[in-house]
Amino acid sequence: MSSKQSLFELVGGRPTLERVHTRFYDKVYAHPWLGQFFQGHSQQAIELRQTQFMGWKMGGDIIYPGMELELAHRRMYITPELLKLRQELLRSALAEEEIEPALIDRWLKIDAAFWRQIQNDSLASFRAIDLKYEQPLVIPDPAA
Ligand code: HEM
Repeated sequence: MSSKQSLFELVGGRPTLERVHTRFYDKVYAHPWLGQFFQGHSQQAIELRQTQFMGWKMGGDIIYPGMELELAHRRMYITPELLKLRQELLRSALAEEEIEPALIDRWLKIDAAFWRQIQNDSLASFRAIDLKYEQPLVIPDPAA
């Protein structure tokens, strides 16, 4: 019996996700604004979590043992502008790894489905979140 291939299989499975995420986080960590959010966090650990998370969401037989996205990001002030910037870095990493354009669109669509769990619409609403003992992280655009 044949079944429809998952996006995970279509892009080439775990080795492809690992290559894409290494390239993607190389760009993120080197970025003057986005990179500041990741200071003090192991790049290798984040790449692994992103591969597990996206592998699972793309239909792969993969376990994601990380935190819920809302909880993992709630102390960071993440605006739509930052999410779009991050998406552009992801799009170029996918293109450089020669993923087919139609599959790039599917990959980015899955990624964008999680934005609403992470995004803050205003500094006032972000400041109203009860972070208990966590320190809020608000990083202005250094180019602004
Ligand atoms: C501009 C937007 C974003 C920024 C600045 C950002 C930043 C970060 C940082 C700093 C961490 C490490 C948190 C920690 O270890 O305490 C993290 C973890 C993570 N992020 Fe993001 N993120 C963004 C968007 C996204 C999106 C859109 C997704 C998924 C589609 C995502 C998936 C994850 C995952 C899976 C983890 C690992 C959580 C864990 O270790 O349990 N992030 N992110």
